[in-house]
Amino acid sequence: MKKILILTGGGDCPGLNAVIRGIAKRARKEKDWEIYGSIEAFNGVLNEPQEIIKLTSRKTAGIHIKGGTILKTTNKDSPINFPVTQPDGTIKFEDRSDELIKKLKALHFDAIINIGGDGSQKISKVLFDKGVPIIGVPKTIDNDLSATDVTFGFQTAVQIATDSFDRLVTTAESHHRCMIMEVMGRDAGWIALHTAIAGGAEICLIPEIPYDIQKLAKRVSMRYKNGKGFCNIVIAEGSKPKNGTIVSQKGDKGSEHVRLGGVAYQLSQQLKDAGCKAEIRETVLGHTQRGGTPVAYDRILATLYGVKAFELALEKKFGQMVAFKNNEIVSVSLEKATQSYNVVNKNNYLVKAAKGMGISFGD
Ligand SMILES: Nc1ncnc2c1ncn2[C@@H]1O[C@H](COP(=O)(O)OP(=O)(O)O)[C@@H](O)[C@H]1O
Ligand SMILES: O=P(O)(O)OC[C@H]1O[C@](O)(COP(=O)(O)O)[C@@H](O)[C@@H]1O
Ligand SMILES: [Mg+2]
Repeated sequence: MKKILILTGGGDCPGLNAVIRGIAKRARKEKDWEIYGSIEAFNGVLNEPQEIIKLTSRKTAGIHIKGGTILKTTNKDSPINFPVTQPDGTIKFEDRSDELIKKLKALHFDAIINIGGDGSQKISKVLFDKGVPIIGVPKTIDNDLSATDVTFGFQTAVQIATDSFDRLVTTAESHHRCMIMEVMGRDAGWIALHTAIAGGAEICLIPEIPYDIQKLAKRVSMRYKNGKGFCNIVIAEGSKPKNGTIVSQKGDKGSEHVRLGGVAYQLSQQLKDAGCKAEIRETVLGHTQRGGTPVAYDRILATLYGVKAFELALEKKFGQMVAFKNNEIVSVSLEKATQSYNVVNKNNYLVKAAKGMGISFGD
């Protein structure tokens, strides 16, 4: 029998379980493959005792409709940069890749499928270069991986954000209020941009386009002057004013990122300081965008990725990441997959159309 190991790394998002099921169902068709999952990314292999489970058909049945990941995940324990707490409480980072490779070899896996974002795929690349038969599946709710046109979880996040936006509109209208809704988007404003168009926002603020607060204050006032009497703003968590900084807190121990969240409150204060008279309320959607059942589109995309990832393993095409390009499921090298980010360009067709609809980006 041949053996395949599946793991999920980085932040979770709806669709991870559909990928796992896609891989497992396709592998079972081959009759001579056993399917395993490592619990909490590579920690399941590194930890003593190890936590590696056999993914029987009972374990994967029907999981495509479930959010999160049945294999659990971590966004801080990179085997290449592993955080180790020192006796004085400080954190030191250690490269545990050789230890991981030794342990993987002892387990005799014929293929490993690593489902995760940019950080995960950079780990995949390092392991592949050291001889590990690994294949990547892209995961990011922010849709910021450039080697693929779309990733699963993104449509679900946009749907959740749009549903929330619609609810805020009716209360904004009733109270003559200006609503600020903060969505995820660390470096890429795709969720905000799609939600602003789908919901019909007046203002859309994204990390890629720093905003001018005076222009925004004027735009909000205009909405009241021209009789509309309410205003709806979508802002991505990584947005910042021109000559200003993002709102962040220190990251969790061992995390590579600062924690974002709260930019809606900063914007609210800035609007007031700029003379905006409207009554403002702020809503931070946070992790609701990453939880719960994936929409049909994400289930399908995730399933296609799972099937393709196993087929790459079957063909021994390691060092590749599956991707969706020009309406086809393809694969790209891990090297190419980790080279650049997919951020919103000022001249992107969605930005142009949004501006054409009168949506302000504060630029
Ligand atoms: N397979 C993995 N094993 C252990 N830690 C991982 C793994 N994949 C990702 N991580 C951790 O999560 C971080 C973020 O990974 P990434 O895949 O980019 O997730 P996110 O999309 O949440 O940014 C990595 O830098 C690493 O610390
Ligand atoms: O769950 P955490 O660790 O707070 O991380 C939240 C971050 O993850 C993100 O959702 C990014 O996720 P993706 O890497 O899946 O795109 C950011 O938008 C957000 O800042
Ligand atoms: Mg990342």
